Amino acid sequence: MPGSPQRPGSPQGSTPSALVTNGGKTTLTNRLVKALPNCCVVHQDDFFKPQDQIEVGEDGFKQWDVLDSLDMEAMVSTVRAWIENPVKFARSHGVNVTPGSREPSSQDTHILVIEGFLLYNYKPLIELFDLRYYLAVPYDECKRRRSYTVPDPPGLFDGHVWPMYLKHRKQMEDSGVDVVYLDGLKSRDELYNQVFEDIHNKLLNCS
Ligand SMILES: Nc1ncnc2c1ncn2[C@@H]1O[C@H](COP(=O)(O)OP(=O)(O)O)[C@@H](O)[C@H]1O
Ligand SMILES: NC(=O)c1ccc[n+]([C@@H]2O[C@H](COP(=O)(O)O)[C@@H](O)[C@H]2O)c1
Repeated sequence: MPGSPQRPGSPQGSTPSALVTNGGKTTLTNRLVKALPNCCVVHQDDFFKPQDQIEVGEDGFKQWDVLDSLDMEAMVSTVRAWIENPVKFARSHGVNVTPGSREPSSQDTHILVIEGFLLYNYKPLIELFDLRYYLAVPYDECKRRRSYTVPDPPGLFDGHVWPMYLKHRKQMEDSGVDVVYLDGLKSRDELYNQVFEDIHNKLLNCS
């Protein structure tokens, strides 16, 4: 698997899960966060700008699926806050660290799962990952799964969401960033087992 292992000398590992919309990122992430030790999470969706700051394109659609719709600087600052002090970050986000009576130590392994649909097209963020996963599902399945409490306006998926997905995926591939592709058509259990095992081998067994 590509992607760099834990940074030498570092007690931490950061691990994103990604990437196509409605591919199962949140589902997988939630399971990983429960199972991994000292594990925090950052969701890219929490960094969407307010509605009124989202541009309307020439196509008439609000341009949600582009980097400009996200406050990426704030997202990177949040990730950096975790890198600087994962114990403090965990505590301030209500995550239990090192279960048991022992005091948490900076030498414990800490993991940050970063989950989002546009993680590998923003250089300052790409550089912070130790492992990168790219969860993809084909067009039909993605369209079938897509459903939000506020439904998409008619035509948004075909007119904006999917074309932007293809554009960003190509951009990422052209840039040569290393990712592990995950088949989002696999069952929830299969995906979880695959990624959990991989993280265990790459980050936990070597600490
Ligand atoms: N492996 C899977 N197989 C089938 N359906 C899935 C799988 N993972 C997630 N789903 C379903 O797909 C939809 C989108 O999942 P979600 O995890 O919210 O995706 P994302 O965070 O990538 O947008 C949800 O209805 C979820 O239950
Ligand atoms: N239609 C909306 O009001 C709205 C708002 C914010 C995000 N989104 C969507 O969220 C998606 C990204 O999040 P997920 O990958 O979790 O689905 C993007 O494809 C974007 O289109 C939609």
